This record gives sequence, C-alpha cells and structure tokens, in this order.
Amino acid sequence: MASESVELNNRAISLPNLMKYTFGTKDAIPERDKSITERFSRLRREFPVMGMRRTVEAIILTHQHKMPHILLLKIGATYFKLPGGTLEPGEGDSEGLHRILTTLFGEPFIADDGQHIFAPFPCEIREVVANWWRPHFEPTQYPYLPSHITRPKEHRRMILVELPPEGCFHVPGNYNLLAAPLFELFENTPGYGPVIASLPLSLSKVGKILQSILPILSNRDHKGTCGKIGVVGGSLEYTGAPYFAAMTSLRLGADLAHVFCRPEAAVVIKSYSPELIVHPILCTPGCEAKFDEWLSRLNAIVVGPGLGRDADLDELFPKILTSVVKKELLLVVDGDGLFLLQKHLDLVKGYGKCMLTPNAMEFQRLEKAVGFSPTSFDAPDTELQTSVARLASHLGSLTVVRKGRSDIISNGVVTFDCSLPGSPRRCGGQGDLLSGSVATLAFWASEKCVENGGMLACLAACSLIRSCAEISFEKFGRGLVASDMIPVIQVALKHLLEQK
Ligand SMILES: NC(=O)C1=CN([C@@H]2O[C@H](COP(=O)(O)OP(=O)(O)OC[C@H]3O[C@@H](n4cnc5c(N)ncnc54)[C@H](OP(=O)(O)O)[C@@H]3O)[C@@H](O)[C@H]2O)[C@@H](O)CC1
Ligand SMILES: Nc1ncnc2c1ncn2[C@@H]1O[C@H](COP(=O)(O)OP(=O)(O)OP(=O)(O)O)[C@@H](O)[C@H]1O
Repeated sequence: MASESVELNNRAISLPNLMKYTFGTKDAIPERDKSITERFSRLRREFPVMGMRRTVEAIILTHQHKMPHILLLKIGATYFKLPGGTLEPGEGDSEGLHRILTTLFGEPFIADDGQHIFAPFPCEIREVVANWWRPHFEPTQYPYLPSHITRPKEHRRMILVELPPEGCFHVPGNYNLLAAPLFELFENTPGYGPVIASLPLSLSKVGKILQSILPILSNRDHKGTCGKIGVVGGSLEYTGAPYFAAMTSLRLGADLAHVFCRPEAAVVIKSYSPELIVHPILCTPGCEAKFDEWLSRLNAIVVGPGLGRDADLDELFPKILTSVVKKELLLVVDGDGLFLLQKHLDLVKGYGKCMLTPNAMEFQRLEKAVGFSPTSFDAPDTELQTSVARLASHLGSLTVVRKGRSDIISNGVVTFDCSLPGSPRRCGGQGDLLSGSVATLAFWASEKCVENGGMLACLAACSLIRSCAEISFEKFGRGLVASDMIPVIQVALKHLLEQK
C-alpha cells in the first residue's frame, strides 16, 4: 500500500509510504547562524527593522510498517528540527512554506539564464496544527502568547503538509532526513525539545483515543466498575441541566449516576428518569457531611449544571470543591459552577484532575477573574487557542475546554482544536451533555492510566457531543433539543470508533 489514509485533527489526510520515495542529495545549504548565540544575536539585530520573526515549519507525515512517522532534519549528532524557515516580510504562510520546502527538497537544475534553482517540491500545505511564541531574544518558548508580552520576538507555526503517494526528496548535504515514529517523539522533550515532543498529542486521532480510553466490558465486572459519576447541580429554575449531564454519563456507559441537588429540584429530576440516584441535600443542614460521605464512593464529579447562583452557595461551593480536591477525585466544573468559581480559582489552581468546560461567556468571565483582558467572541481561531492555553497555563496546567464554533482544549502545553461540524442548532443543554461525557471519559482514561488522560478525554468528549449533534440534527432539524441527542450517544461513539 503506497498511502494510508488517516484522520488527524478530525480531517482525512493520506500518509505516503516512504518506500515509494527516492532520496538524492544536493549542495549543502549552510545554516545562517553557526550557534544558538549567533541566532539570538541576529534575531535581536533584525527585530527593530523587520519586527516579529514569523517562522513556518512543516509537519510531514509518512507511514512505515503502518505506523505514522514525522520527517525531521538532523544536523550534527543530536540536533533535530522540522523542515521550515523564516517568512519574508508580507509573505503568506502557505506560499512561504512551499518556497522553503522547495529550497530544502526540490530538485536542483540550471535555468535558461544560468541560475541554479529548484523545481517546486510537490506537496499540499494544509492547516496549522500548533503555534509557539518566543517572548524574548532567548530560547524560552510557549505554546501561547503570555498576557504581559506585547511584542513577541518570534511566532512559530507548525503546519500539516501532505505529500503525494510517491516522489523524491533532494536533501542538502549538511542535513540528514529521517522519519521518527510518533511514539518516539511523544513527550520526549530531552531528545527533541518541547515543540517536536508535543506534536504527537496535537495530531492525535479521535477514534484511536477513544479506543485507548474505553473500558472493555466483562462479566467479571461489578456494578460501579465502569464508573460512578456525581453531578452537583439542580435548582428550582434548572432541573434539565443536571439530568442531561448525569444521563449522558449513563448512556455513554457509566454504571451509576448521582445528582446532588436542592430539595425543590429533586422530585422533578427523579421524575425524568428512574435511573438517576437523586440526593436532595444542597444547602440543607448537614449537607457537607452527607456530600462528603457520598464522595468517597464516586469516581468523578461534575459541579455546576443548573446549580444556580443563590447567595447561600457562596459558602457551600468552596466547601464542595475543597472536599473533591482533598479526595483527589476527577473534577469537571461547568455552568453555574464556573460562575461561582471566579471567586475561588485558588482552590483548583494546579489541580491536575480539574477540567473546566466554559462556553464563550463563561470563558470571558474566567479571563477577567484572573486579570486577563477578555478575548472577543469573534476572535480568529488562533487567537482563541492562544487565550485558552494562556488561561490553562495561568491556572497551573489544568485542562480548559472552551466550547464554541470549534472546541478548544488546552492544558497550557498542548492545545487541541475539535472542529467536527456538529450542528447549527444552538439549543440549551448541549454543554451539559459535554460535561457528563468529559467526567465519564476522564474516569475511564484514568483507570487505564492513559498519558494525558484528561486532555484526551476532553477531546474525545467534544468529538462525541458534536457528532451526536450532527446525527440528531439530520433527524430533528431546527426542532432539535438536547434530549434528542442522548439516544444517539452510542451511534456517535460507534461512528467515531470506526474512523479509519
Ligand atoms: N434546561 C436546563 O435546565 C438548562 C440549564 N442550563 C443551566 O443554566 C445555567 C446558566 O447557564 P447559561 O449558559 O445560561 O449562563 P451564562 O453563562 O451566564 O450565559 C448566559 C448568556 O451568555 C451569553 N452567551 C452564552 N454563550 C454565548 C456565545 N457562545 N456567544 C455569545 N454569547 C453567549 C448569552 O447572552 P445573550 O445572547 O442572551 O445576551 C447567554 O444568555 C447553568 O447552570 C446551566 O447549566 C443550561 O445548561 C441550559 C439548559
Ligand atoms: N458555533 C458552534 N458550532 C458547532 N457546535 C457548537 C457551536 N457552539 C457550541 N457548539 C457545541 O455545542 C456544545 C455546547 O456548547 P455551548 O457553547 O452551547 O455550551 P453551554 O452554553 O455551556 O451549554 P448549556 O446550554 O448546556 O449550558 C459543545 O459540544 C460545542 O461543541
């Protein structure tokens, strides 16, 4: 097989087999700077004239023995880099990257006027997979633009490049071109540096991720093995939200779902479904002790759907968070939980098992709460990605999922973008479905000790809920409501698992 088609970042891309490629060498293209010190001196010299340096780098994927590999250039014994270079002033990303790849890999020939030039390197420039910024004239770089930096010195973009099924690389003599398997790069910062080491996560495939997370059902399991999920929410006004979150966890495959709500919401929630275990305890005497006792039996907690914002929660909410963190449980904060969290961010700062799932408005509130200026709802995707990574990093690398036209997921180091089509229907409750599925998938990922389980669970959950929306929209059109999405959870899951 010359070319395998795989789904990366939810888009089909074909990976050529390197066996179908030939390799030639051509004259060396000396590195412009002889050392790292020289590189930064030149950056400093050029900055006042040229402004921020814009660098584009190619993620060229191939497959060998059915395993995806990324092409790297090796210089000397230990230095690896992605094929790429600096854009000219005013040059676009695609145009510039194609020019650079042509210089690096195009066939050399002599033009009619005697000039040594290169034949255009055949490839297709696809989407940006990752962004990194260099705030100062020094090696430190971030996958987001730190808020206090107004004049970054370099912006690096990693761009997916698709190759035809066969072809030829003409490699400059001073480089070795090699294909590194993704698993070798994964989190291997000492070997490849932070940028290359983070690429496998940025490129992860949803079907594979789900497969690695889902528990295998067995007759040896007992009730609870597949998860006991708690939802803290439900008030006089909002009874649907906690039901959606808890029911999603059951319909996804968790064994037990508990709802901790205000007494006035309990009978209503219970009447929606006999499956839910409903505790009418919120803001009642002895609530904390009762909640604490139940917590010990649960695996993951969603705090916030339909919780309300009444004054008595000011006292209870931080106590709930403290108990969850003390018991080291997986924690998803959503809906009104995010509203209340503004005053209590310190309680979750640095808590790696915490996942925040804000919508556009809730995200802005969190930004303001930490002193960042809020990112506009309509900001371009790259700016939103930067803002989500900045917030996640500021909060001590917990996971932030900003829901929207594309869902952006970041832990401050790695940022994913889930842009499956979903549906154009914006009815309430879809975010509650997401929070219930994040909690369940995060528990399963933690049980299987999946590396970066929280991030992958969030990516998988976003893909799942968008897929549910897409499938159910086909049937219900503009009349689609959140309840219509719950029965298709397993259909959507199967669909994602079957992704090639
Ligand atoms: N059936 C039930 O029980 C349900 C209960 N729910 C529960 O309700 C609670 C409050 O949640 P919430 O989302 O209504 O409150 P909040 O965050 O203050 O947003 C309010 C305003 O923000 C804006 N806005 C939001 N997104 C935006 C965007 N993308 N782009 C632009 N603007 C955007 C928008 O403003 P508007 O357009 O109205 O001016 C919106 O009205 C919470 O606990 C939740 O779980 C829901 O789950 C629904 C089903
Ligand atoms: N513009 C959009 N296009 C496609 N999908 C979207 C869009 N906006 C949001 N979604 C999807 O809808 C789901 C819920 O996101 P939303 O922003 O409505 O959350 P929310 O306001 O917290 O929901 P809830 O009504 O449950 O409180 C997410 O899975 C998200 O991917």
